[in-house]
Amino acid sequence: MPKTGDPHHRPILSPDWEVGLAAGFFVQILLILFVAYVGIRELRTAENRLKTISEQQILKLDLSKTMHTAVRERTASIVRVTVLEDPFEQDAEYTHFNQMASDFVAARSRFAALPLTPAERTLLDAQGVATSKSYQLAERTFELAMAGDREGAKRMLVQEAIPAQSTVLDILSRLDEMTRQTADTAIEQAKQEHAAARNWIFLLSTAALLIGLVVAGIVVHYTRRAGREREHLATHDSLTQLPNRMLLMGRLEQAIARALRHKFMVGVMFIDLDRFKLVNDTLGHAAGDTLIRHIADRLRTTVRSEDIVSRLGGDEFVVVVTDAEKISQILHVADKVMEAVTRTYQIADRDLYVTCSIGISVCPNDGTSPHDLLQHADTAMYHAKEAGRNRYQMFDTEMNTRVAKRLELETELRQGISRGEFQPYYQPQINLESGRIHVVEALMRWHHPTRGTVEPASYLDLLEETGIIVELGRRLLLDACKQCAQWLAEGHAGLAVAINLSGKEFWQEDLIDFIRAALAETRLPAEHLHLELTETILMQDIGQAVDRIQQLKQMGVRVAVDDFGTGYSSLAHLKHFPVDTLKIDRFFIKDIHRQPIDAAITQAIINLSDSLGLDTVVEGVEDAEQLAALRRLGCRVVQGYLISRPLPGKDIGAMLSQDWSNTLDAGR
Ligand SMILES: Nc1nc2c(ncn2[C@@H]2O[C@H](COP(=O)(O)O[C@H]3[C@@H](O)[C@H](n4cnc5c(=O)[nH]c(N)nc54)O[C@@H]3COP(=O)(O)O)[C@@H](O)[C@H]2O)c(=O)[nH]1
Repeated sequence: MPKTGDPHHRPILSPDWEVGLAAGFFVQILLILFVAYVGIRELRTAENRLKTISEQQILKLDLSKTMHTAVRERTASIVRVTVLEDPFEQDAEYTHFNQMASDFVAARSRFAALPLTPAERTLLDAQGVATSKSYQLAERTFELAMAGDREGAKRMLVQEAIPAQSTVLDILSRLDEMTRQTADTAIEQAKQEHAAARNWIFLLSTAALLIGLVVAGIVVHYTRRAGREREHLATHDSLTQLPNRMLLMGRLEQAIARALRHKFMVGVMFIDLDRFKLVNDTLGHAAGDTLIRHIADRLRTTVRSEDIVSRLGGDEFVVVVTDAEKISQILHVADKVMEAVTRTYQIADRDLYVTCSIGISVCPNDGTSPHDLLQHADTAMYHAKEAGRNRYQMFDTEMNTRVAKRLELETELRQGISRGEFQPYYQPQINLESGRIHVVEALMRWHHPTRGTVEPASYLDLLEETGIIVELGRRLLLDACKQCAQWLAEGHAGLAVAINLSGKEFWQEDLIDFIRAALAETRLPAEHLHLELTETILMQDIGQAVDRIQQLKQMGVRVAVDDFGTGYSSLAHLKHFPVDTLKIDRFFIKDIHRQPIDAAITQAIINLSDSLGLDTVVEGVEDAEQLAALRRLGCRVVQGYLISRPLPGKDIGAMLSQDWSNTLDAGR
């Protein structure tokens, strides 16, 4: 399985944007507070100003009215005094005149203390001058009248005092007018300031609103984007960005519905890479990930845009051919997919070549639900693998029966292990020179409740594929080691037990630790344990295999190459493997006495083994003729039905002290 870490993942908002958004909110809040503060302050100022202006205007007009009245009253007094004869009445008039003068002065002083424009102040000064002059003339008129010179007083009145009073009144009227104008101007100005304040408030509020809208817009944008990204993550494979199983099922359902409506076909291809694990194990997970991405790209560009390409995980892809009119069209796409996937890849500076196995199911022939079609395509893919990989296979209903049988067998195997139905049997190897059994090979047997004793050929592959072999193999290894230790304790010195290890078992990370612990637990000295490995296992990763074998050998365990001659190892590799024994496959022994070529090959292997300093064991010896032929070739150790079939430990015990020389010689 490739690592499916997400190198494409990026945060929805960059830190810069987050800071920007926070600043946006902050500025907006500041603006709102500022607008509220400035608005309230400006409006209050404008109101106060208006109030002050109107109060001052009222006061000014009031004072002006007082001054008007005083001037008129004084004018009336000087008019009246010119006709009064009674000195008391004249005194009273004079007193009234002076009273009015005091009123006038008091009003004028208050007026002068008010804030005045330069023009008002100039006019007020002019009025002061005119008043003082009119006052003197009025005084003079009073003096003449009170001295009894009424004619002189009347002349003074008419010619000078009244005109002087009129001048004062005229100036006062102009001052009134000016006061009104000044007040109007001030009010106008205050109104303009009020309007300006309003405009500012409007402007800042609009700015705050706009910033608010922008910030809200950004938040909405990113919230939507986050939603879309979450949805994408939930429905797509993070390594390839292809639709994942969930999205595939939805789209496949739509494709099926369309096909059923328009009488089309849908082809579902389940694609699994062959030996992808090797790529990961040898080139590393990064290279495995790169390969998966390349394959995804090739699949995408190989099919039409309306077809569906999905990755289910690991090295499994699904291609759905939609709206197909005939099966040949689907098969044509399958050819194209095979061609695309198997083209050479350039990864980690290497040319990489991978093949794939494809299972194909077709709607409506093989089902009309996404689940059925996918499952059937998976089943067909499994059969493509079984048929030798690097091919495609159409689904047929027979396959389901086979799959069901496999499932049933798998369940039975698991039950069998938990019920203790598995047991090691032992088959002896005889040393022809000593006539003694020096090794017994442990072979598993399943005591099935209804089928009797079952040999491993019928279920070994399933044990290996499902990984059940690891647990079962370890139990049997412990049993076999215990049994051998017991035989050693009973006096069968030098006896060893040979145990087969499958690929799954050999490549377990903790193999060395387990073997060490098993030997310690069963108290079997390491040199009494032989492990048999096939050439195929060793060739899977020569470097690692050598490393592992060396560790086993350092412990004292001996290692044999099983089924030698049938695997695909080259003899050149043999020198690298630090093994102790070559076990010649029974394929060469079957006709050894009839086929000179088999004898020649066996002879060559024995010679090679001798020259490398290795032991040789020949398996599958069934009759005396074979044994005789082997003796002639210089073979020293044999195993086969001629000596004994695999038997339970209790039956083997009796055979261990036997000298087999005579028995075997009898058949010479
Ligand atoms: N990983 C494990 N593999 C195991 C274990 N037990 C067995 N096996 C492997 O299963 C294969 C089939 O084994 P089996 O059916 O037990 O057959 C063995 C012998 O019965 C058979 N044999 C022995 N002598 C003869 C003979 O004269 N003629 C003949 N036709 N068959 C014979 O050969 C099998 C032993 O082969 P090998 O291992 O190559 O020595 C087989 O591949 C086993 O390895 C297990 O516990 N773990």
